[in-house]
Amino acid sequence: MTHQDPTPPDVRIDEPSPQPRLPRKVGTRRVMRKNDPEGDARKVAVLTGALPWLKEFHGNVVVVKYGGHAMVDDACRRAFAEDMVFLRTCGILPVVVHGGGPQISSMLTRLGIPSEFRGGLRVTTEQSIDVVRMVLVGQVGPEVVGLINEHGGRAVGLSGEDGGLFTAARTQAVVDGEPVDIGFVGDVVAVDPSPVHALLEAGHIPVVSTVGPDRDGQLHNLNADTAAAALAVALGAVKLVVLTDVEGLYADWPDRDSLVEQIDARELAEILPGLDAGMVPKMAACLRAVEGGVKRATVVDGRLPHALLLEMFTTEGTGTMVVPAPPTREEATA
Ligand SMILES: Nc1ncnc2c1ncn2[C@@H]1O[C@H](COP(=O)(O)OP(=O)(O)O)[C@@H](O)[C@H]1O
Ligand SMILES: CC(=O)N[C@@H](CCC(=O)OP(=O)(O)O)C(=O)O
Repeated sequence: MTHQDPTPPDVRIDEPSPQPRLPRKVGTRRVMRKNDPEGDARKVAVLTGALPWLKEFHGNVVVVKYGGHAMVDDACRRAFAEDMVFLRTCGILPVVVHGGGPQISSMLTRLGIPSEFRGGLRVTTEQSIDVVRMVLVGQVGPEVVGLINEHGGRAVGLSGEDGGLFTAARTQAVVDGEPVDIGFVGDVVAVDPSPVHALLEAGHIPVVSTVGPDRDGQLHNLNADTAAAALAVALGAVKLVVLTDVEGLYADWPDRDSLVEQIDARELAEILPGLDAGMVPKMAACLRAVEGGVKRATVVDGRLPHALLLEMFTTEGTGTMVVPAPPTREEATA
């Protein structure tokens, strides 16, 4: 006796009904799958091309300086937040140091407090230091934290005053080769990275605002590039990425054809005194980072969405990369 499945009475198996060509259905989503081998190959190349960089950075700290001028529009802000969450999800440890120069300037203007820059640093008075702290710690920092968290990160803000993170010492600007007093502006002379380590270990993305006390407790305004470099060195970061509003360093500013793709620390030290004031703190910070043991410091155009990912995960990169100087002949033979 053979087993036969009963045929339901309402189905005519000799006349199959024509099947309309419907898009494939995945769950409730309809996917139109085009045959695109070239596109697929490109996507695979991007993913496999990123692998060596993912391996190099995995488990390591990358300090990202997010300049006030790079916070230009919603698309860039969103891309920045996505990039931070991307890094953390890949097992890389991003630490954000944010700026806010334009935001401080506009608040000082609203309050009718005059403000000027000398040698690329803001002259900071007893009155303006309060505004600097209010804008960086009370406004820009929380905005950056909120932005990252909206995109699925777990950012936590802290300032150079928290947990003894930064100790400042009053510094001077250099104008026409001469030192000039600029008030409550500090260099970072000591870093206690333990609060940042604690946040990283707990799975957070630390977001650092750059004010800090001197040894007597007097608050100082810290240039965010300078503070980012000092923190990168103290954390033993593999990389410092500086997001700004220009493609990178131009050797012959403002000639757009003179973009420097790579420069070593010795070459940078030579050209630094001749740079336009605005770029001096930024390039001095890259130099400080690389001389302090950070393998690479790059200045990247933060107006270009996801410039940071392109810089970190492609061989060509973007912007200007500062690398350690090769040993001199004397050093090599010593
Ligand atoms: N040699 C140079 N190469 C690139 N940019 C320069 C150079 N000299 C001066 N600049 C100016 O420096 C600016 C970046 O510094 P800054 O305004 O302090 O940025 P941020 O707010 O990101 O820290 C650029 O927008 C550009 O106008
Ligand atoms: C001493 C000094 O100049 N401090 C900076 C701090 C903010 C900063 O560095 O912001 P950006 O990175 O956006 O320029 C300032 O007061 O503007």
